[in-house]
Amino acid sequence: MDAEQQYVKELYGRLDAARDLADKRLKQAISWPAVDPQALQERDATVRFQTERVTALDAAEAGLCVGRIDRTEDGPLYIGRIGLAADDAGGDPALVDWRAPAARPFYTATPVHPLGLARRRHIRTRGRTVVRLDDEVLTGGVAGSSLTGEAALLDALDTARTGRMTDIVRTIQAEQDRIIRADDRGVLVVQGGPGTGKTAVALHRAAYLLYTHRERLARRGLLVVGPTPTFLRYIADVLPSLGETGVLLAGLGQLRPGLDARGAEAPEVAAVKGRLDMVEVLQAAVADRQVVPDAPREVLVDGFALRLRPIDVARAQNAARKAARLHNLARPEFARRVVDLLTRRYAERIGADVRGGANLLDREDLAALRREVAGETAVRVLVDDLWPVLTPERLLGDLFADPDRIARATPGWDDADRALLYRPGPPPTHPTPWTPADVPLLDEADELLGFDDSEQRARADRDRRRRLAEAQETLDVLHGSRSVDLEDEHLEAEVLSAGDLIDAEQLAERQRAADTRTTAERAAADRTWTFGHVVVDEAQELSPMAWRLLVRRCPTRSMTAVGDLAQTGSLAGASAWAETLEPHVGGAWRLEELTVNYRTPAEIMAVAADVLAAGGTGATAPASVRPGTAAPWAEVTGEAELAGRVAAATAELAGHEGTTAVVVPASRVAAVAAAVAGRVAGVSSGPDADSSAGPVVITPTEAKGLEFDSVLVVDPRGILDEGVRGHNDLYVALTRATQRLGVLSPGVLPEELARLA
Ligand SMILES: Nc1ncnc2c1ncn2[C@@H]1O[C@H](COP(=O)(O)OP(=O)(O)OP(=O)(O)O)[C@@H](O)[C@H]1O
Repeated sequence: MDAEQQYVKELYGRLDAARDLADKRLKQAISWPAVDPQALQERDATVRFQTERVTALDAAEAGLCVGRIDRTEDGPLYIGRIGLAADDAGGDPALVDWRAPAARPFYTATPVHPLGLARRRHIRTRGRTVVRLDDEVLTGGVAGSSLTGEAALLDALDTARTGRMTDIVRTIQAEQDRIIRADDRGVLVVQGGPGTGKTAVALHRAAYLLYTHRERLARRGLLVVGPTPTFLRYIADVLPSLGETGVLLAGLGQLRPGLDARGAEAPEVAAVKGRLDMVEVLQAAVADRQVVPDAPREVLVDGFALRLRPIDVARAQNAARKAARLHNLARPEFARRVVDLLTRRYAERIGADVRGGANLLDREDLAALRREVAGETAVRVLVDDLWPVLTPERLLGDLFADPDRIARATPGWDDADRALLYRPGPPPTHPTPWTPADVPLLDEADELLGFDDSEQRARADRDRRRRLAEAQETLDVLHGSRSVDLEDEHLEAEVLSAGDLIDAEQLAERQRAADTRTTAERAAADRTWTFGHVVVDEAQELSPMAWRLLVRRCPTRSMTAVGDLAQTGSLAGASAWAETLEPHVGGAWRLEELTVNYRTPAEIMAVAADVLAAGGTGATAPASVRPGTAAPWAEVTGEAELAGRVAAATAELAGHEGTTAVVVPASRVAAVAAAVAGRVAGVSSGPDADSSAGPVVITPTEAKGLEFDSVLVVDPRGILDEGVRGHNDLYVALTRATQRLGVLSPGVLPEELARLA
């Protein structure tokens, strides 16, 4: 202990020195005079780099050193959160980053395959003090436990939860390490039961990839997608604790820049919206907005009624569709054709020679007429009627609010499915409550509509020309002042002027403000951004349309998707990985599995396994790594006593150290939350529920991916009956517990739970 304490103290000394240096460089960079835009840009880049460095060094403070490996051929190597160099340039580093190849045996060596190690030592620190060492001798050649650092692992698993997920750098297991360091090409699907560490593995893999492919991923960014904002809050500390801050975390409802879609809808509606044939529905809905009228339309221009026949409109539409594929980009061509035609009709009327000769108008007259027609409000209204400019929000809002539009866009659908899409428009003063299932549809609509940016481009062009003119003026002034100051012509010829070094174009370019946003910020604001890697958690919940969106954001298909088919709760979600992925990525995916449950004690897992088996999916529950300390229990009450019993049981559970959740069918959330709040402080429920403040009352869907020291499941029959995949929901609810589980059932206990005392 003393020897390790001494070494760890030295490591912290190095960390402090590295931090002081980074701090100094940061301060220096901030005070650099930004003499020109280029220097400003360089300064910003340095400030950003040094800020990230300081952040990473700060993050390494807690648990800097996680262990040590003693190699049979060489000396020991210490493993930690970051790499720290030794004093002698040629020697081993003082600390090896856990992600470096040299650290790998720390996680994967076994007595049977010692990988050149004699011993592995887990080091646990509190603050800067070493508090515990766990040694494994690896020279015996006899297989013991299949776990890496079993004592340290069990110690970590027994720790009370805080409501926020923590990293597992100290105790990553061999099967998890293999996935964390797997090649990043193609889609890697990680299937594993509850508590097998899928979320932990996905986040550590993100940190590993950022370390290994730093440059590429710093440029393109890494996206982590989770099911709900609550879940994202739960995992939000893990990557920063690993020193990685540049990652974009988003829920499915937040994948469209500027939109936070949290509207609720029936699972059947979300399922229909998630189907791949919505692509055709949206195509049909766009085509439906390119209208050919049944009868001729007339517009009044300066007192003349000008006529547009259906055939004229059809021809103009054809020409527009040939000019551009996307609706909004083709519209200017349509408008131009309509205006041309109306101008011709107009000219025929006013320029016709009464004696029957040629038209009396010349080209200039025609151009003037054209301007008149184009500027006429009635003409604009007509063009907008026949081919409106559409935003995705307008396309979708209009479609869902009108049963006739829905019917026209869904040939071959049955009326029940059509009725699911129908949503009366909100009152004009209310914003549309978009739901997460709408987000992939809005994104798809963007792809079909295109964005006519000709006006923006014209504005940008005008800006550029203005900057150019200003820059030229600046150079002229510099040149002018030189001529005045210098009288000797010979001398003048030898002095370089600003204009010799830089021309107006370059100067204008430099004056453009540099984009100082981080990669994650730029990516979050840009719908067309493509990421270097995408991590999807609870991937079983994603609908086919959501997969389509994500693949668009990651055309290289470098993705990690972790999930559990036995926990699928949404109707649109996956029941087989191949079926889900192949339409989007073909064969470019592979499957890895995790088999050990680190969260839930064996006694609780046995109950959950019965529920899973009764669900009839054929899936098997993962084996628990540890026995529990408290036996799970069930109690049958009457409906009338339920609220009181829930409150009393929650109070009892909340008396233990750690977090508590009450998991209930959606229909009971309000009543149960009120009953519990009458007895215990800090109760919260719904999407913003926060278990660090007190017990949370949540549905199985909201509980997905989370964990709590104590879990009380209320009305298991209700959970089975209310969910679209009721057994999966009850399985999720039961497997949230890390220590204690109770079940309260109003009426007979479902036979799936018969094992409970
Ligand atoms: N190697 C490990 N060392 C320490 N703790 C671990 C390890 N692996 C997993 N855990 C812990 O086990 C718990 C479950 O992990 P995680 O939430 O990642 O599982 P999951 O597979 O995503 O579960 P679910 O499917 O239920 O969402 C977490 O508390 C996690 O920190």
